[in-house]
Formats: sequence, C-alpha cells, structure tokens
Amino acid sequence: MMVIASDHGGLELKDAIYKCLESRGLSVRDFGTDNGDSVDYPDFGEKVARAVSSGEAERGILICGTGIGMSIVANKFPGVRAALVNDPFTARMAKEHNNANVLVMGGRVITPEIACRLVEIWLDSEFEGDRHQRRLDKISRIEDEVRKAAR
Ligand SMILES: O=C(CO)[C@H](O)[C@H](O)[C@H](O)COP(=O)(O)O
Repeated sequence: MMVIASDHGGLELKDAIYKCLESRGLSVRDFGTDNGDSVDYPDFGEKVARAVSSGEAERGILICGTGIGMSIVANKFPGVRAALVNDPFTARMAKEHNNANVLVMGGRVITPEIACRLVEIWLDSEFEGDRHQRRLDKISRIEDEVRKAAR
C-alpha cells in the first residue's frame, strides 16, 4: 500500500499525484490535508512516516512548500529513507542508490506535471543493491546505535 500526505503548500501537487497513482491502478491512502487552510507539516509528515516505519505501508509520498520540512520529519522515523527530489535524475537516484521508501517534493518548487513524472520514475526504477546496500546497512547501524544511546 502507498500513503500520501501534504500540508497546505503541497495540496495541489498531492491531488494531482493522487490522480496519477490511481490511473496506474495503485491503491493509495490519503492522510490529508484536505483543504487550503494553513496547517503544520509535522502533523502530516508524521502520519505517512509512521505508516512506512511500522510496515503498514510499503511506500509514501510527502509534499510541503519546499519539501524540506517534510524530509526532516520523515527521516526521524526508523527505517524511513525519505528523499527530496526536484528533477528526473534525483528521482531515479532516490531509488537506484538510496532505495528511498518515501518520496518528498515541493509544491512551491515544481509543477504537478513534473511531480507526476518524478513519481513514475521513482516507481519504475530499481534499487541497484551491492555497494548501495552496504551503505544502507551502515545507516541502519547508525539508527540502532542512536536509538540505544537514547534509552
Ligand atoms: O518545507 C516547508 C517548511 O520547511 C514547507 O515549505 C511549508 O509548507 C512552509 O513552511 C509553509 O509556509 P506558510 O508560510 O505557513 O504557508
């Protein structure tokens, strides 16, 4: 399952991406926001990141004005690899090298058309494994160590 959320700065992109995903036959759960009222991006980033971190969702998409705030929030959650992408190259690398399970975009940075294209590229690319897996394993180790130290 895929989960998606935005703040008010990402609402237009979220709605466009939701339609693109539906047209690909993907099952998507929308965690809001639902209207243009000003909201706080951590409240919505948390919903998607928690679902991915717990395994309830396989992948997630987050959008705020720049994508920066949502990236910061999502990467606080164990097992979440959130990647902020702005162009086809970074969208492809987010999967091939980082195996990103959350894609983040800026609603005030790119158009809905570009956003849909970036989502397609991310979905259609393959993680390359090998040396990149070794690096992801190091991230997991760091995550474990930080968690243990915080106890
Ligand atoms: O990334 C963000 C914050 O780091 C987002 O761009 C927010 O959408 C943005 O901060 C919202 O700004 P607003 O002036 O409250 O609309």
